[in-house]
Amino acid sequence: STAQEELLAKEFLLTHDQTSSEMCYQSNIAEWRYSSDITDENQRLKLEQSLVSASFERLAWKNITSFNWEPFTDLDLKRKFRLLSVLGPAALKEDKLTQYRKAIDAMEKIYSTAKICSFTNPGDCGLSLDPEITEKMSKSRNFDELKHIWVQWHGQSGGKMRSHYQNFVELSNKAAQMNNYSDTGAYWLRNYESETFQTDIEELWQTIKPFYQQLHAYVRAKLRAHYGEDKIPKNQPIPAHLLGNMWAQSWGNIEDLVLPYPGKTSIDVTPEMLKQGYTPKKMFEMSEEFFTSMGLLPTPPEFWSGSIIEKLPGKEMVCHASAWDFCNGKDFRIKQCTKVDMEDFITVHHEMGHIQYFLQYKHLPLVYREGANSGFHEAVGDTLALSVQTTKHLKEIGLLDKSAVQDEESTINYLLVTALDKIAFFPFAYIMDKWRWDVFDGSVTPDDYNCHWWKLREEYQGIRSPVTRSEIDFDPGAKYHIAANVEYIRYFVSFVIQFQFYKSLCMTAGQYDPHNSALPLHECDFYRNKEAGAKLAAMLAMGSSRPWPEAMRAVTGQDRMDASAFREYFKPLEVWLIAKNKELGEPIGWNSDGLNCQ
Ligand SMILES: C=C(C[SeH])C(=O)N1CCC[C@H]1C(=O)O
Ligand SMILES: [Zn+2]
Repeated sequence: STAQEELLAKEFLLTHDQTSSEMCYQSNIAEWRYSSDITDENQRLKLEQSLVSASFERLAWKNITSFNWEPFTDLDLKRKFRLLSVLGPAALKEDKLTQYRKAIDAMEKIYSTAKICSFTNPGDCGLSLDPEITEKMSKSRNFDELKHIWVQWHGQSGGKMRSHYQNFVELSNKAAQMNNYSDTGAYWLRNYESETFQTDIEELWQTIKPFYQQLHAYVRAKLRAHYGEDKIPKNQPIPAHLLGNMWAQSWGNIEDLVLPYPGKTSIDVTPEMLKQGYTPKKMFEMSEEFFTSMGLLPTPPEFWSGSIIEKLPGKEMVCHASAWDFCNGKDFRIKQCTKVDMEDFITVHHEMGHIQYFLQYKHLPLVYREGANSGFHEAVGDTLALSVQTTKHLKEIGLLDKSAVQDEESTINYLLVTALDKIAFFPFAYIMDKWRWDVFDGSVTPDDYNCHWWKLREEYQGIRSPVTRSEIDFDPGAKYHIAANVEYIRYFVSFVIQFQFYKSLCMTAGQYDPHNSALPLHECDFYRNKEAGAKLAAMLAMGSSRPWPEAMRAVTGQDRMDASAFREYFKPLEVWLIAKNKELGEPIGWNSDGLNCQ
């Protein structure tokens, strides 16, 4: 009977939980060893372990699916079986799985070890993405130097991945189909448990797009003032190499070129951090203190002994920041090639947000030790970072002078700088997966990979390659998440819901009152507020045990993604931008006629 079978199913899950935790630990150890020390031997061991894990997962999956779980009356048990009944890439036969893993490993290795030659010192060809290339993209204001760095990086990274990516797509789609999904895109979207998810994302984009275009127009006008009319003509997309970031995904690094009221307080406290002798360790300790000040959980000793928070000299390692859960309820780590600057101080909070989620749900069965959806996991740290970056908080921790003025103009400066990261990001995050959904569902074939990428870059971001591109190039591979096969729409979701979480926690902390102009949303700092901490902790402790609208309701009272908190936060800036663009006579939007890809 079903009742009997449900009892057996519960029994089975107890042992399954134990064995899958051990397997997860072994996999993570092998992956950690490789990504913190890229050698052939560590790569071989990582591949070997992934095959062992896959055979374990295949066996577990056979046991799971031997239960007739659909009619289960215990809905929690049924949810667990539904989640566990998707095997993933381990459905591939060993030889195909080996090819699949080798394709991804090759791309991640190319990305993480790529080097380029300096523009000013052509003999120096040892520049890595982290820190040299990133530093140059952020600081150089020389059009040709930026173009050199941009072209070289795209050639040395994505340019070497095309065949691997093509092979990966084929194998990944085959695995998706063996899991009864039409393609990898559909397989990825199961995480959001909603038939209307892609429509919801498009609708969110439609509400944000007008604001993005205002920001784009203003930034273009300011870039024209610096680089000249011939380089930045009106009505055209912005050249992709001038935004302070290799992928033009966040524009905060060109604050100096675009600040509306120069000379007023800037929240880029990097100089002060350096002056005060900040170290990566201190940045992590300060981040942890922010979490514990709200009554959230401290990191265990294993975190400090196991993490790698600076680039290891003399080694090749995956520098892209990441947070790791070793599935034993004790071992949690971050790997980050931390630089002492404001941008990395925010990233530290982003990664510590992942660790906090791991800590809050570590008591749950393994199947539920995930974010309510992947966007939730990306939103935790950013939500707290919105509080940390306020002038109020930066004064509190001594990174901003107490006498720093706060008036209309400094408010516009603050909101503009925040918008350079938070608004500019949306179209980038959208096309990162729009391009892949199109590739996975076959509507884009390999001989269209690169020009489809630039078509989307122009249409959504109003960004254009600084040099003519062709299908010899493979520019999507120049971004980590494409090379390492990490889904990206999670960040679009995060950038919407983090403002919903922030607004709600601010109201809980009494730091924001819509009817009191002395407590505007963007100045809210819930540092040390235990009620806000408790509310957030209650949601985090749910893991993925309930559909994400229920987790959302636990924090905000709403059960859907909603851009209105985001619009409310930036409202003063939106009004200012519209007026400013009129005053500058800067046309809004761009022609995407001269698509420079063929
Ligand atoms: C910091 C991480 C590790 Se989950 C990251 O990949 N992020 C954080 C923001 C967007 C995205 C990126 O760097 O592209
Ligand atoms: Zn993250």
